[in-house]
Amino acid sequence: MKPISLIQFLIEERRAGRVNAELSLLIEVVARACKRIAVATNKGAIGGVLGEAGTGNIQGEAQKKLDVISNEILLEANAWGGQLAACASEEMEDPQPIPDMYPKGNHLLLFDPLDGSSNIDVNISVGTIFSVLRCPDGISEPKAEHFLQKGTTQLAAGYVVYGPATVLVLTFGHGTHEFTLDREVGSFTLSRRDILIPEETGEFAINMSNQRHWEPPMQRYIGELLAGKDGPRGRDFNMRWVASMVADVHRIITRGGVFFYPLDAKIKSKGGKLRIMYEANPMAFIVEQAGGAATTGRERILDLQPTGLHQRVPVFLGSKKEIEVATHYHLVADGAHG
Ligand SMILES: O=P(O)(O)OC[C@H]1O[C@](O)(COP(=O)(O)O)[C@@H](O)[C@@H]1O
Ligand SMILES: [Mg+2]
Ligand SMILES: [Mg+2]
Repeated sequence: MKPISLIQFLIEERRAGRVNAELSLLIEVVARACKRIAVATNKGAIGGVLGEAGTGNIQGEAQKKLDVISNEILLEANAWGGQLAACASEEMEDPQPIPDMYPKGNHLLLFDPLDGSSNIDVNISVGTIFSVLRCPDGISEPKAEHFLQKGTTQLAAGYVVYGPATVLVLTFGHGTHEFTLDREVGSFTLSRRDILIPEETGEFAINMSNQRHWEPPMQRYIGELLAGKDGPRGRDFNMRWVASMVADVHRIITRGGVFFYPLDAKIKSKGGKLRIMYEANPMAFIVEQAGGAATTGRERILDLQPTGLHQRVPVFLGSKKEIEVATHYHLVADGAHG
């Protein structure tokens, strides 16, 4: 069968009435920017892109050179296209409006320009995560409050993994689809349509070094997985942890599994580790559209009302049945379930 490019796929989606012209163009612009980020990450140690930028972001995290480069690539690509009213990023305290000299569109774009950036210097997969919202009517200069929409209102979400292959995973709310970058042709090509995450799994991803800080229901759940076939779950479980959320989620999108970044005593005052607007919400949308589940351990992520652009939440996502078990244990511990 003839390969289907991202552009052909977007045309099909437009014909089917699932996206409008502005949104499909926006996705094409984001995908093109991510190709530039892939080129930058590929330069590695001889390209002068590794190491610290010597600056910090709003969240007090040291920025890598590639965090800054990726942020600039996405901002520049999206500034003049006419699809956006404003952008917001992990790397910027406030949203960036589209400059007055450029045409404005009806969309808001949020991104984590480089996810897993602590892995970049050791040549492990990193990625970009993005989410698209509608700009509220009548707002010409969107502020942070205009981005604070529930995950259920997302018009599109996606991520790109810069790994052995560069892969884009995308949803408009009608299934989750994967595109692989054909470097010779220079375009993303449809590699999997309507991805389905198996409901059951024997593989989990979590940073085990935080175990002693977790809440009791998380201790119970992981403890039972570790007990294997002699424990209450009656089977052995395997563990994988890349520490790049994009790569961990991509494994789950490919062969099933579950990913947890739960609350723990060290991060409790912050509300969690991962950020709702540009990490948890887009990943939850992608995973749900692939038949998986995504909760905070207590509530569906997509139903949360965000209160801050850089707000953090606990994240449980992946194969539905396992996410239900882990969430159930938390609700039982809270006394919400019998
Ligand atoms: O190593 P830790 O502290 O457990 O954190 C790992 C998590 O942090 C992240 O790297 C956060 O993303 P950024 O690199 O965009 O800040 C996730 O990708 C990953 O799951
Ligand atoms: Mg991240
Ligand atoms: Mg990041």
